[in-house]
Amino acid sequence: MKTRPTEPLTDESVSDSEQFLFGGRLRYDYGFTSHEQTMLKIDFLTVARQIPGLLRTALRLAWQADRTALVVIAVAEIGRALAAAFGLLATSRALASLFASGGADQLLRAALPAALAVGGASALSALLGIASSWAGGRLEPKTERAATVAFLQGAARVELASLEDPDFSRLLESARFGTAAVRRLISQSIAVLTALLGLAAAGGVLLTLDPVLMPMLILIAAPKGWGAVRSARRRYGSMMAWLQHHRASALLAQLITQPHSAPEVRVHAIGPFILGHYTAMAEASEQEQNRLARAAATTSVLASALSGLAAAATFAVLGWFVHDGQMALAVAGTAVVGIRTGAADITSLVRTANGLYEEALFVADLERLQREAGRRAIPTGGTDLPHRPDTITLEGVGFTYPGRTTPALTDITLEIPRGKVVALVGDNGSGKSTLVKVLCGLYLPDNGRILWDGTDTAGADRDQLFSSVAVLEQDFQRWPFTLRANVLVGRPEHGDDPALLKGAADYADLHPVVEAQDRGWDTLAARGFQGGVQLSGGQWQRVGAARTHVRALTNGPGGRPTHLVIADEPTSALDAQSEIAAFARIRELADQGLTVILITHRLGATADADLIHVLHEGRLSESGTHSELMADPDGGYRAAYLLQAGQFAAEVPGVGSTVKWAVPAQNGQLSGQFQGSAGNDSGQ
Ligand SMILES: Nc1ncnc2c1ncn2[C@@H]1O[C@H](COP(=O)(O)OP(=O)(O)OP(=O)(O)O)[C@@H](O)[C@H]1O
Repeated sequence: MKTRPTEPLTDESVSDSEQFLFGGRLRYDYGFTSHEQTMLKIDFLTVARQIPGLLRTALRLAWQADRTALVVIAVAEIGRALAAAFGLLATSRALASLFASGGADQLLRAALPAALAVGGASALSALLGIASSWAGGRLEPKTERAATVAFLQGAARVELASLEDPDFSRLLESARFGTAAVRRLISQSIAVLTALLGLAAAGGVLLTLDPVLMPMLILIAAPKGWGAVRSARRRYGSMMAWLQHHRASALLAQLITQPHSAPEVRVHAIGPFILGHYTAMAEASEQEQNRLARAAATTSVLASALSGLAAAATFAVLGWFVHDGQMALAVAGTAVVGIRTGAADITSLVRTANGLYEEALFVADLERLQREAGRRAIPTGGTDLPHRPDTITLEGVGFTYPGRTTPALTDITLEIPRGKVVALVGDNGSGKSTLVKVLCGLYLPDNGRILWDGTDTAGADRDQLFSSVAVLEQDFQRWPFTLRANVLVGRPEHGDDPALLKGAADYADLHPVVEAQDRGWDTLAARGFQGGVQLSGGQWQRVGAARTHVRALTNGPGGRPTHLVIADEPTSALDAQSEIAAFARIRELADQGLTVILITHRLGATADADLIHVLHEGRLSESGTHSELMADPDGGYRAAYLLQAGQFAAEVPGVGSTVKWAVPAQNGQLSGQFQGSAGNDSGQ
C-alpha cells in the first residue's frame, strides 16, 4: 500500500504580488532538505513501524515533565482496557443466556447478572476515563512549557550568522510549531494507547470466539489507515512548502494594523495597495487549501468504499457461518458487537496514530533544531581575555555575510588603543557596523585575527568578550517594557538598582523624558498596550544612551569591567544642543578609562576623536588623527569633512558635491584619494 513519494504543488508560478513585494516565489521546493524528503516519502507501514519509537519519545517527555500524572494515565488506561474486555465477555454471556430456551422471565433472570456486569464495566471505564483526562490535563501544559523553554534556550544561544542562514531560520520556524506539537503528542499518545489497549481487549475476545474474525477486522480498518496517512503526508508537505508564503501574508495583514506604518498607510494610501496584494496572496494559498481539501475528499471516499466493502463481506461470512451451523447465534451476536467495537478502536487507532505521527514530524523538527542549535551555539569557555587590554589589534580581518559573495570587510588592519575615542567613518555600506559586530564577537572573522593584547579572540571565552562590551547600535532594541526596565536591561543581572538608574538618567539627560510621563519610570514604552506610550526618536536615543551607561559602568560576572563602548550613530535623532552634550559625555567615558568606538556621519564630532579610521567598500582607506587626515590634500576624509563644513558656510571654494572615500593601495599603504572635486583649501 505504498503511496507516491511526493506530489507536485499545483501552483508553481510566481504571483505578481510575490514578485513585486518579495522579489520572487515564497514557497520552498519539496526537496529543500533530506529530512523533509524522508518525511514526505513515509507510507502506512512506516508510520506503523514508527509508533513504538514515537510512544517512547512521548513517554520520555512526559516522564521528565510529571511522573505522577504519567503513572495515573497508564493505570487508568490499562484498567479501561480490562473493563472493556470484561464487558465484552459479559455481553457474550448475557446473549448466550437470552438465546437459550425457556420462558422470557426465566431468560431475563438468567441474563441479569451478566447484564449488571456489563453496566458495571462501563461505569468503571467511565471513571477511569475521567482520571486519565485529569492527569492528561495536568501533564500536557507542563510538557509544552519544558519544550518551549528548551526551544527558546537553543534559539537564544546560536551564532548571529546562523540566524541569517535561510535553512536554519526555516528550521526555527517549523520547530516553533513543535512546542505545541509536543503537548498534542502526549494527548495523541494517550489516545493511541487507549485505542491499542481497547483493540487488544476486543481482539482477544474475538480470537477466543473464532480466529477468522481477526483478519476480517483488520480488512475493515486497513483502508482507513492508508487514507489517513496519505492525507497527513500531503498536509505536512503543503505546510512546509507554504510556510514563508503564510508568514508573508500575515506580515502584510500586520502592516495595515500596526501604529508604526499607520501614517504612510493613510497619507500615501498604502492601505488599498497592501490589501490588494494581501488578497492576491491569500487567493494563492486558498487555491492550495482547495487542492488539499479535494485530494483529502478523494482519498477519504476511496478509503471508506474499500472499508465498507470489507465490512459487508465480513457480515456476509458471519451470516453464512450461522446459516451453516458453524457458529452459534449468541457467538455471532457477540462477534458483531466485538467487530464493531474493534473496528471503532482500529479507526480510532489509525486516526490517532496518524495524528501522533503528524505531531511527531513537528516534534522531530524541534529535536533537530535543538541538535542544530547545539551545533551552532556560541561556544562556552575558552582562553581568558585581559580585562582592560592596552591595545586591540585587527590583523587582516575579512568577513563575508552568509549567502553573500561580496565581502563586507576585506583585509582590515588597525589598532584601537585603550582609553581613547576611536571614530569609524565612511560611506553608507562601507562596513562600519559590520566591523563593530565582528569586534564584539557577534560575527567571527573569516580571515585574519583580532588580538586583545596578544590574545586572539577567536579562541577566547565569548561570554567574557560580550561582558566586556557595551553596544548602542544604530537601530538598538526598543524593548516593549517600562522605562526603568529599558535602562536597567543594560546589565540585567544587577536587578533594580535606584542609584544605577539615577546615574544613567543623569548621564543621558533622561530625567525630563521620565518626568513628562504620568507613570514616570513605570511608564510602559510600547504603544498598543494599556498605558503604553510612544517615545520620540530622540527620547529613545536618550534611553539607549542611559542603557549603555548602565552597562559601561557596571561589572559583569566575575567582576569583569566593561572595556569597549560601541556607539553606532548615537546622536542621529538628537537636537543640536543635546548632540553636543552627548558627544561631550562620550568623551567622559574615555576619560574614565573606557575605550569608545564611535560611528558617525557627523564629521564635526570626529574632529575631537583621538583616532579616526576611514572605511571604503569594506577596506581601510585612511587612519590618523583629524589633523593628520586633514593634512592630506588628496584624502577622502578631508574632502568629506570640507563638504559637510560647506553646508554651513556660505561658500567653501573648491569643494564639489560628491565624495567617495578612496580604496587603499594594495601594498598595504593607506592612500587617501578623494574622487570628486575636493579642493586644496584648509578646513581644520
Ligand atoms: N545582515 C547582513 N546580511 C548581509 N549583508 C549585510 C548585512 N548587514 C550588512 N550587510 C552588507 O554589508 C555591507 C556593509 O554594511 P554595514 O552595515 O556594515 O555598513 P555601514 O558602513 O555601517 O553602513 P551605514 O553607514 O549605512 O550604516 C553592506 O553592503 C550591507 O549591504
